Amino acid sequence: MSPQDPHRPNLAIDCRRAEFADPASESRFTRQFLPERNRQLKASLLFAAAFYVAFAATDFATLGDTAIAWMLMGLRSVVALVGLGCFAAIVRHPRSVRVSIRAACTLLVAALAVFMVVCWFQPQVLAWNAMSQALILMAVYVNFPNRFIYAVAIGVGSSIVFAAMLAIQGNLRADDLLTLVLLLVMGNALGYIAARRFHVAQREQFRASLQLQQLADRDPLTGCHNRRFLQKGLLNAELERTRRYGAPLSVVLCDLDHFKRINDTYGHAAGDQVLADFAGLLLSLTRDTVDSVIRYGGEEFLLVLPQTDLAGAQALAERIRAAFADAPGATIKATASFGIASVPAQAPVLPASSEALIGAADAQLYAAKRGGRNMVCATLAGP
Ligand SMILES: Nc1nc2c(ncn2[C@@H]2O[C@H](COP(=O)(O)OP(=O)(O)OP(=O)(O)O)[C@@H](O)[C@H]2O)c(=O)[nH]1
Repeated sequence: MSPQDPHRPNLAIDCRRAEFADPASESRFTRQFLPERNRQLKASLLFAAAFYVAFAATDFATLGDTAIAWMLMGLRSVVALVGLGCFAAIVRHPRSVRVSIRAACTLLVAALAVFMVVCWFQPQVLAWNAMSQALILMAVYVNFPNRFIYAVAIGVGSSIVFAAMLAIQGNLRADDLLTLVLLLVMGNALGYIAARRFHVAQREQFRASLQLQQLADRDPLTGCHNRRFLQKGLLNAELERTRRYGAPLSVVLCDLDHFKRINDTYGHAAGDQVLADFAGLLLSLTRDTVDSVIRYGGEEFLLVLPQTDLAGAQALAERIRAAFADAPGATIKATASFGIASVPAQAPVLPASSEALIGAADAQLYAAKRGGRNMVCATLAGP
């Protein structure tokens, strides 16, 4: 049985909401797609602002040069200003998912509210307005990047208001009203299906890319990160953070004792199981999303522990050592040795490189092996 990896995100999709069921995964997804989403949204906002004002021409064509036509022109200009305001908010807060979603909802609600007023004053061009409402539904569901559930609420809500307005005005025969209502239902249904398919497909693609990355960065036997992951600069980045913010940093090299003997005595498959059990312990006793557990060699693992000083790393290594050596119910008794190198908080001089830091931990691991194994040795890492 391979160990449960607490670092693996839950990527189940809730198809009703067309979002990841896990809020952390959803937030990771939305943050990753935010730049692209904002690019689309800004284009849609400008498009909506321009078209809203341009369509004032139809008001004047229908109503003539009247006060109502000018009032509608004023309202259309308000929508255009709201669109430009939302555009400016996105430019000012390019990293805020909340601003992006609020911008989409604000423009859509403002535009649809004004559209209802426009329709109210022009019952004579009702068929055209019904067609416009259907087109606006496409914008709501498809063109404006938004949360799926908000798009559905705005699409359905505006259609109900539109149908109620037609019923109140009473200019339509019952059969025409029914046809229009059915058209609106169809517009919403098609928009709903298209938007849901799009939202789910986007997340499936995201999930597939994460899983590929997972396969590339993880060791299949233990579920830990592999050396390729370390080589992407993880430790250098942590050292840089330590240099900049003065936070402590520790690395722990762990190596199973006499592992060759276990393989020789119980067979390779049993050896694999011991490795997987040890990795499971490392993953479960380290901090999710903060620490990294890397399979560094065959039976050797590296823990990278940001914000952890020497005493903290020693306490953790001792906890892992004792838990592994005294594992209740383990069919094969095994132990491990640990070598720690720590950079203290506000260290005046840092190790020259990540290799130097790992080298210092390796020297401690060697000391633990020489000292009799099943023990923890530690040092402060110098330059
Ligand atoms: N079952 C199994 N064995 C592995 C794996 N990777 C490496 N090994 C074995 O791990 C053993 C490591 O042996 P050594 O380097 O001599 O170290 P050791 O026996 O643990 O001795 P000390 O480290 O000195 O305590 C070798 O026999 C490798 O074949 C693996 O994925 N699965």
